[in-house]
Amino acid sequence: MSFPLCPFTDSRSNAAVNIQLFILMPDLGAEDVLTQGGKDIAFADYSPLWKNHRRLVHNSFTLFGEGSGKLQTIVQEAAEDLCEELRSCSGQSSDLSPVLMRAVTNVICRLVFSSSYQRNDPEFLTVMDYNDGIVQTIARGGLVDIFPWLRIFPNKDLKKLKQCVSVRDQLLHRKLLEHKMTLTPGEPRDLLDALLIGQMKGSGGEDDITEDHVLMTAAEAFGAGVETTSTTLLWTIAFLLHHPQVQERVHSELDECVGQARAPSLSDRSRLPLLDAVLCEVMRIRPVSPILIPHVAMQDTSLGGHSVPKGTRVLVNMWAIHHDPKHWDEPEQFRPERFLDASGRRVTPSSFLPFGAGPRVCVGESLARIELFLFASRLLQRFHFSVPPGASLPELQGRFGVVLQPQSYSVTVTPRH
Ligand code: HEM
Repeated sequence: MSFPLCPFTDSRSNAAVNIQLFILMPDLGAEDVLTQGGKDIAFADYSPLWKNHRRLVHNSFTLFGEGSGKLQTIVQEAAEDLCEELRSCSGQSSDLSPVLMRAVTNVICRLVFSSSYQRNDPEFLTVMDYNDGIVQTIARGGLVDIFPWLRIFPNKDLKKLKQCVSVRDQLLHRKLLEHKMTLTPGEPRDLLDALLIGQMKGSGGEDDITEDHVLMTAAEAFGAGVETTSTTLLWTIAFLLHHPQVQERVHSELDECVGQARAPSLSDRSRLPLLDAVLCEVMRIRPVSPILIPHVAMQDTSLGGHSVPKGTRVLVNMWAIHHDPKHWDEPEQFRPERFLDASGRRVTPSSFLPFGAGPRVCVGESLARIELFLFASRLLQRFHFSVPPGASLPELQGRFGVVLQPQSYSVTVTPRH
C-alpha cells in the first residue's frame, strides 16, 4: 500500500491515522532561547497555566477581532499602504515577499503594542531586522531545535539567534513599561494591555501568568503570525499565476459584489465564496505548517494500532491528510471548487485542517483568516498579477524554512482600474 508522503520529512505516514511518531529527545537550546523555556503558548506544556494563558490571548483576539472591527480597520489600513507600495512599482518585475512581510508585520505591531509605522521608521526596521534574523537562523538550523531529532543546532546560529532575541526582548520590554504607565484597567488598547490586565487579575494560584509570559506572548505573535500569513498570501499569488482563469473569475466576483468604489470588508466574505475557496485550496495544497507543531503523548495510549508510550513526540502529518486521495479527488490539482457546493456556497470538508484541531488548534486562526481575506480581496480588487515577460512561472514544489514557502519568484503587478 502506498501513502501520501510529506516531501519535507523522511518518514512514512500511517494512512489510517496520518500520524508520525518519534521518541522524545532532549531539547537542544534554540526553543528555550526563543521562549524563555516555554513561557509562550506554542511550546508550553499542557497545564492550568498554559490553559489560562491561552484563554487570555484567545479572548483578546476575539475582543479586537470580528466583534469590535478594530482588527478590520488595522488590516484595511495596512492593505491600503501595501497597495500604494505596489502601485509605485506597477509594470515592473517585483518580488512580493518583502512587501507582504512588511505589511503583515505592521498589522502585528499595531495589534500587539499599538505602534503604527512608516516603512522607513528606524524602530520598524529594527523589528523587521530581528524578526528576519530569528527566522533565518532557525531556518538555517533546519528547525533542529523545534524538531530536535534532526541534528545539533550550529553554534554560530545559536549565537546569532541569541543576539536577535536580545534586541527583540529589549524592545518588547520597553513597550511593556510604556504600557504599564498608561494602562487603564477595563480598557485594553492592544494585546499587551489585555495580557497585563490578565496578569493583574491573577489570584496568586499556579495558573497565574508572569511578566515574562506577557513578553513571550508578544514575541510569539510575531513568530507565529507573520511568516505563516505572508507566506500563505505568497502561495496564493503563485497559484493564481499558474491559473489565470481562476484569477479572472475572482476579479469578476469582486467587481460584481464589491465594485471599485470601496474597500472589501468582512461583511463581504459570505458574498465572495470563490475568493474564500481559493484561500482554502491554497492552504490545503500547500499548508505552511505541514507537520503542525510537535505534540507529546501525556499518557500511555495507542493510535491506529500503534502503541504510544507516555512522553512520545507525536507529529500530525497534515500534508498527508491534505493530499489523501481517499478524501480529495486528484489531490495534486489546484481546484478551489472543492470548497464550493453545487449552488456555489462555501463548504468545509472534514479533512481540511490547516490550523490543526483540538485544544492546541492555532489560537490565531480567526485573526489569520481575517488578515488573509482582507489582504487578498483588496489586492485582487485593485491589481492584476502576471508573470513578467521572459520569466518562468513560480516553482510550486516549495522549500522548508520556518514554514513551507515557495521558491522566490517575480511578478508583474498591473493596476486594474
Ligand atoms: C495562515 C496563517 C496561520 C496558519 C496556517 C497557522 C497554523 C497553525 C498551526 C498548524 C498550528 C499548530 C496546531 C497544532 O499543532 O495542533 C498553529 C499554532 C499556533 N498558532 Fe498559528 N497559524 C497561522 C497564523 C497565526 C497567527 C496570526 C497567530 C497569532 C498572532 C498564530 C499563533 C499560533 C499559536 C500561539 C499557536 C500555538 C497554539 C497552542 O499550542 O495552543 N498563528 N498555527
